[in-house]
Amino acid sequence: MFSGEMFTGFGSAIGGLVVIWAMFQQYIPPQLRDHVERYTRKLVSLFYPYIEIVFPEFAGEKLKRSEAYSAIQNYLKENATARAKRLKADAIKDSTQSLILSMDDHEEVTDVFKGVKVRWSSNKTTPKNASISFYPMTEDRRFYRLTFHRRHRKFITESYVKHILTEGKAIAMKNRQRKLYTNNPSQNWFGYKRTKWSHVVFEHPATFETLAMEPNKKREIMNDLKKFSEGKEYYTKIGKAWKRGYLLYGPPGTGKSTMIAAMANFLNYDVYDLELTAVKDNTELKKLIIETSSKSIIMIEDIDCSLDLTGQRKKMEKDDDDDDDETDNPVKKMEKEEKKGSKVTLSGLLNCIDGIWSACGGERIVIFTTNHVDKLDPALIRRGRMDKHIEMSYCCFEAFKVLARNYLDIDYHPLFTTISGLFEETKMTPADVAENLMPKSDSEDPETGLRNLIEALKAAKELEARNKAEEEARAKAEKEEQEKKENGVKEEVKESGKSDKEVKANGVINGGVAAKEVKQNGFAV
Ligand SMILES: Nc1ncnc2c1ncn2[C@@H]1O[C@H](COP(=O)(O)OP(=O)(O)OP(=O)(O)O)[C@@H](O)[C@H]1O
Ligand SMILES: [Mg+2]
Repeated sequence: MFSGEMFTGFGSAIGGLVVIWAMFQQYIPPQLRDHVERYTRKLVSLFYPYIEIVFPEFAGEKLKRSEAYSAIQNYLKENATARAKRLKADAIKDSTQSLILSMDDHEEVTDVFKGVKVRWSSNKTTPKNASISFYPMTEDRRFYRLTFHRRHRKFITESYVKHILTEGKAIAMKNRQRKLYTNNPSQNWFGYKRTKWSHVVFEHPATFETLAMEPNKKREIMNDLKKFSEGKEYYTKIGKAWKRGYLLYGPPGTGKSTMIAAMANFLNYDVYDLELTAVKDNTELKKLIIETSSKSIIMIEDIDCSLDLTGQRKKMEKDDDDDDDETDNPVKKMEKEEKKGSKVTLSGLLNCIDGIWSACGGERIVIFTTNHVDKLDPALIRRGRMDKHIEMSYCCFEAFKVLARNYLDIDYHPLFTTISGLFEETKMTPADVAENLMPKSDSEDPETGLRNLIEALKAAKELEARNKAEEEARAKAEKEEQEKKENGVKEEVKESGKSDKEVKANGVINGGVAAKEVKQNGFAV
């Protein structure tokens, strides 16, 4: 598409005249310069059939880089670098350690789109009286100039420029380094850095391929995500903000966080890890949400622990907790302090999820994770807010096969039959399965990993059986105790002639004292 050749000789001659004009204009009195320039341009345009469009790097608001400029830069980087003669090495990509080459300043290339030839040049001017700037990037003024024949004006302005911008944005999306953001406490929102979110490069290796999960469930989630990411028009049609909520729940180590990473990699989205305990109030929360970019996942992990979001029920628990205030556990103390410092409420969070979305772009996925879905307020997780509830559960045989492939590079082994049977009889999280499978040395063969797992599954099975037996024994003892008490009351009523009520009241007082003693002395059965 691109060729390094210059436009026609006629164009170059006119270009030369423009340069001569630039040299001579200093001899013209300043008050006449504007007039002379206007008339000269008119004269030139009679003979010069080309139109120019300039795309400055910083247009309007100085510190905001023009989106058009970035898109053109990407487009030219991808399409023109191979043909340009003078190149600039921009940066080094972190993961691949390769150079990013682009056209150097004052370089020109031509592009042909649907048979129409245009010329792009990259330019730079440095203001003579540039003041010392706090932001070094604003000193050099860079811009791209697009030159084309005036008979193509309509085609270029309506089709070609649109094509460049769309292509450029798509290239940026494809090449961008995704980021993992975390919110800063509001005292860091001001001053030199003044950012609400800090970020690092997001390079989590989890994918749906490596995620251990029941295959149909996995496919369903992938289809759902795909439908969402391609659903811009659908969401517009039904008049709904382009966002989707997922609730991931399940015991620790079942892959909730891993699933979020896999989702981000699948969709090529950024991830915002929103730490609610660092958010002072609802207003701050809104500000943070507004600053998230589109094509992103906003995750709130362990939502049940984050804040007092569950209203009444949590309040009652908190009263119970008060006894623990004397705890010596510094982590618990700190968590409590943090919770006290944050005033984000359930309604504030709901407002943020529902209200603000339509106003701030789209294509955002919000994900809550929890270990205790039953503790959450139904308002928080109702459908429409959290559109999809995904249970991350204990490892099944199908999920194990994925882990065996990940960790041992095997798709089958005779021991699989034993393992399959054990998975039907006992529960183990994928995290524990993975830990058992992981080779302890380079020389360890897959069978050792599988045998380790079998041992661990057997041990887990025994433990489960023991716990079950203990639980049953405890329940039986409680029942017997209860029956004994009731029989005792009956006998006392019979012997003492007191009323049933009087005897029971006396029993409660004694029972209360006994319970207190048990609490003080520890649980002794
Ligand atoms: N379903 C899974 N597929 C693949 N690996 C998994 C899966 N579940 C857990 N793992 C492994 O176990 C580790 C812990 O999993 P992860 O952090 O995703 O669990 P979690 O459900 O988020 O736990 P928590 O509730 O404690 O946050 C991961 O690093 C991963 O290696
Ligand atoms: Mg987690």
